[in-house]
Amino acid sequence: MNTVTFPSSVTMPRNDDRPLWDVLLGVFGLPALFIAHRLGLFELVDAKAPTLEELCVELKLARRTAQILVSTATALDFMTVEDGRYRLTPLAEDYLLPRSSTYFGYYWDLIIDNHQVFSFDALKNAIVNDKPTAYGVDDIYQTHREEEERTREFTRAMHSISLPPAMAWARKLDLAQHRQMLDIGGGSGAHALMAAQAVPTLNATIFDLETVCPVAEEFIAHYGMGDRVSAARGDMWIDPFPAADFHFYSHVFHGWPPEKCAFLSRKSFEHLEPGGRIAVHEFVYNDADKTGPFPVAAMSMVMLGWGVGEQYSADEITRFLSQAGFVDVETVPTFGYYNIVTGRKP
Ligand SMILES: C[S@@+](CC[C@H](N)C(=O)[O-])C[C@H]1O[C@@H](n2cnc3c(N)ncnc32)[C@H](O)[C@@H]1O
Repeated sequence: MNTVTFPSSVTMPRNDDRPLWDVLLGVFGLPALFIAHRLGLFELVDAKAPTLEELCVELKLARRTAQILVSTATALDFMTVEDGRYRLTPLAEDYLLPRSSTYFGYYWDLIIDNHQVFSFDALKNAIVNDKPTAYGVDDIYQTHREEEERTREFTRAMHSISLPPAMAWARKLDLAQHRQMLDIGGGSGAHALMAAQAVPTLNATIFDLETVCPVAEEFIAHYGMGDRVSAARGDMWIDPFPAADFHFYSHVFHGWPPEKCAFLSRKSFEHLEPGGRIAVHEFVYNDADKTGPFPVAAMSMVMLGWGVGEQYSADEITRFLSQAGFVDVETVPTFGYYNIVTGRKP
């Protein structure tokens, strides 16, 4: 038996213990909502505004477990209850129903299907050995070069989270003087598609791996944008970029170490004509010391499992761009936790 190691004289702590509980209990919201998602709870609530009893029958759940799920969903503002009937909030209607154009659920599915990446052991291994664990490989994009099904699931998941911020920034940044966007590592093309929709004078090319482009082409056809948006196959580390006057990177820099981000910044600078613009779209830390906010630090934990990158601060991205030669570099808050760091080639 272990001996007691607590000091024998006790002192009242200076703060109550909520921050400890918050970080611990926050973890449990995730499985509750993932389970609700996989059980079809949100679609059921949308269709029938059920009572707890009806919900138990439909989902074949015990009252106790159903109550735990719906209480978590109401506590987290995804559902309300009135006169005993559960309803979705606008937040859940917009993000948690497959019929919504901004359905987030495909990203949840990616995380659920790869849940071992977020186990304590996997994350501890990733921290201690500085090595990602997703798919059990060092480079997930090598897997995407080889496995169509994983590529499709990943690209669709990225589309799921990228569409709303894409709609937002495309209306915030002044793109009137640009004619051709290059969405580098563009995936589904969510950003290229929404930018082209928002700015009628802008055409766009999605630049991505050979195996990703067919998925992007499906999305281009789906949104009826084939006359203005196309996909170009290539490797951003090796191949020249197609001609463009606006280079855009979303969720790309955070996948790579600083020297690779500096390389991409320089490569963009070399390919753009004077007056061309670069934009880097990421969750950014709010100061050079990377003290927060928490969602950005947590996103770095996510990246730990999936690659060799991390979230950067606006200062760091500004430095990548400035050192490459870009001027007038500024950081623009765009949507939710997202910012764009953008600069111009003089
Ligand atoms: C995290 S996803 C971001 C997708 C998209 N930009 C978005 O924000 O939704 C990173 C993208 O970079 C692409 N990528 C990775 N390595 C690449 C390479 N060497 N050349 C071109 N694209 C690459 C991946 O295929 C993937 O689509």
